[in-house]
Amino acid sequence: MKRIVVALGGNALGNNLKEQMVAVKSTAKAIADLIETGYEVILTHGNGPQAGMIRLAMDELNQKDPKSYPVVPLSVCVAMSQSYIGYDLQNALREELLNRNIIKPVATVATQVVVDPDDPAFQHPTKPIGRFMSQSEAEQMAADKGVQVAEDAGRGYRQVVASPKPKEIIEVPSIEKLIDAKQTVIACGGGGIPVIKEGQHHLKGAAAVIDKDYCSALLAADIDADLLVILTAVEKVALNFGKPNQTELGEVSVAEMQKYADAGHFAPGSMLPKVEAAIQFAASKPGRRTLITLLDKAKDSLAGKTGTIIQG
Ligand SMILES: Nc1ncnc2c1ncn2[C@@H]1O[C@H](COP(=O)(O)OP(=O)(O)O)[C@@H](O)[C@H]1O
Ligand SMILES: NC(=O)OP(=O)(O)O
Repeated sequence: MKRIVVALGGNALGNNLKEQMVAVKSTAKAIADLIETGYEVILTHGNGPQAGMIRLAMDELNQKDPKSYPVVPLSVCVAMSQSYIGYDLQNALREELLNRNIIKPVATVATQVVVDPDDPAFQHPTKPIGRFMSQSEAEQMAADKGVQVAEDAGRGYRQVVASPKPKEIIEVPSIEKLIDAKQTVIACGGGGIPVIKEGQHHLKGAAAVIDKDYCSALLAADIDADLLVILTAVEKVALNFGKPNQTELGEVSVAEMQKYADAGHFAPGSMLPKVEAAIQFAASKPGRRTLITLLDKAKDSLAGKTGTIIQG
């Protein structure tokens, strides 16, 4: 049975509670199709909009009544987002599998991911979280709340936070046990809860949001997956994206993809981290491949009909 790590992008979850409840239903159908086809699926997902929403809500409570509502660290907001998204996703997938008479428990693992306290990313926040804003709204937010904001890949302005690279996934042994027990696992949500190692055994939350594609590549290597599947809002990765000479990519070698990345074909903050994660996994061991495609095209892409495949 082929083991695949499937990383779900923003369009699989929506931007708020209402959208999420609708989106997870079609996401569950697409994932159930893969399980029904015979793949061993491990799910990961993003959390940018959700972590930003939780952070904002917690900050507003704290500003109104700091004694009753002390500041909630960003690591805790990420932990909350893992559970909030995992709850909806595992519920929808459980129902979809039962509707197809597939008896397969679904479990969400609160996953901690070690980051380096000296990662330069702590000094240069780049990870967009929360909702999109106009430039003036974003500048107002920055002034009111003392946060940093930035333009997000031509789509508007958002709050930005530090996004250090994932170094180690603490819960890998638990994830492996659940996979061995034939459960469908949702793990590394939002790139994992960022933690820093202190002393012998202590893990301290870090103020960051890890990129879920980098973390998914690390998880896929750790659990020896055959394939990393990055599901996003485009069917294929493109060269000259958005330009009249746009060219979509099918099967590409790691070396070729690196060349395109170096030439600046992939936007930082959107497609570049996916391509870097794709290369990292595909280059980590002979035979490993990464697929980047649309959620709705996952099954067809796995059958070789579409999508962008990166291989060593
Ligand atoms: N070269 C490229 N090829 C395809 N898509 C690109 C490219 N560069 C930027 N993009 C944009 O990246 C988006 C995917 O990134 P994003 O929305 O941040 O991911 P996620 O699905 O994880 O939420 C695509 O919808 C597309 O608009
Ligand atoms: N943590 C993370 O990468 O979230 P998004 O995919 O929503 O940006």
